[in-house]
Amino acid sequence: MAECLQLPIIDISSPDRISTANSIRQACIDYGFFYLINHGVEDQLLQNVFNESKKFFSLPLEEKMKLARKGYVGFSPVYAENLDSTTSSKGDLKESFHVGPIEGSESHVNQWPSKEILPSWRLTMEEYYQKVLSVGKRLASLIAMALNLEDDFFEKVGALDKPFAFLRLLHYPGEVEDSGEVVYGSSAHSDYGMLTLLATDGVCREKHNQPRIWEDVLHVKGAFIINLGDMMERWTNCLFRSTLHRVMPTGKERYSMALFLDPNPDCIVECLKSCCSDSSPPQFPPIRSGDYLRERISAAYSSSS
Ligand SMILES: O=C(O)CCC(=O)C(=O)O
Ligand SMILES: [Fe+2]
Repeated sequence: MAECLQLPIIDISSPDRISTANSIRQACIDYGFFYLINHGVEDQLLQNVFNESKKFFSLPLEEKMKLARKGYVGFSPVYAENLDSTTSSKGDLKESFHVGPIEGSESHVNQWPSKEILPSWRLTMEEYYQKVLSVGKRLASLIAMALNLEDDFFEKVGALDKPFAFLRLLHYPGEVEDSGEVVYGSSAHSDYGMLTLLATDGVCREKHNQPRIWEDVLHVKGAFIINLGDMMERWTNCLFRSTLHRVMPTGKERYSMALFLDPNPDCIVECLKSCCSDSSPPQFPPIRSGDYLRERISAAYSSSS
């Protein structure tokens, strides 16, 4: 039985932004994960999104496949994505649906279930997307303060101007086929971007240690679980951690949703001056956010059959 991890709890509504930023700094150095409370996204909206998500995933596969993933958005059936092809060749036992930036862009045009089948689906998802994105932007300003930067740093470098934010709805089926192969719900991975607002039930804090030690993360009602992505690790030269995590099949059906807040595709992510020195040079070369994401996403989708 994995041990339960007590993650720090951050209250985003606290008027004392400096002490909140200090707590975030410590959480990002120690864990790369924390709970976020008092974020202002109403319980009712969260419940509505879960309900709509369940309705979509309950549709017949052929109906869902009409919205099969194009570019970065739409439906992916079970085994389509493999987050860690070194541990499993089959792919992850989950289905997902991605909603991208609401205003659209050349790289994607959102796909929506038909109004006849799911009348309130699109409005619910759009409302949730906008609200969680605005929480993510508020959090990004506290993270900038946590790095001793101006609170609008991530705006100034262009990361938050039309950010590449994706809402991912996830459904892990309850029944597990006994094929003799190890199958994960979401195999071990770190997220790719800046930060993620999600619910998850397993996290490994020591990504470079072998054997890995996995610790459970409990669900706290109404709280988002925040984790940092690899681009934040690159910005901070590994001061802030993008922690490896995974979801194990438990034999029980599970739904979750994650908003990945990724920088604008043209944003250049390079080591912050305050995070490197002669004795601690940059560990990663600068990258264009869009190129980095494309590479990571295509690797996760190409290795599965
Ligand atoms: O389903 C979850 O709770 C976590 C999913 C996740 O880590 C991901 O999609 O990146
Ligand atoms: Fe993840």
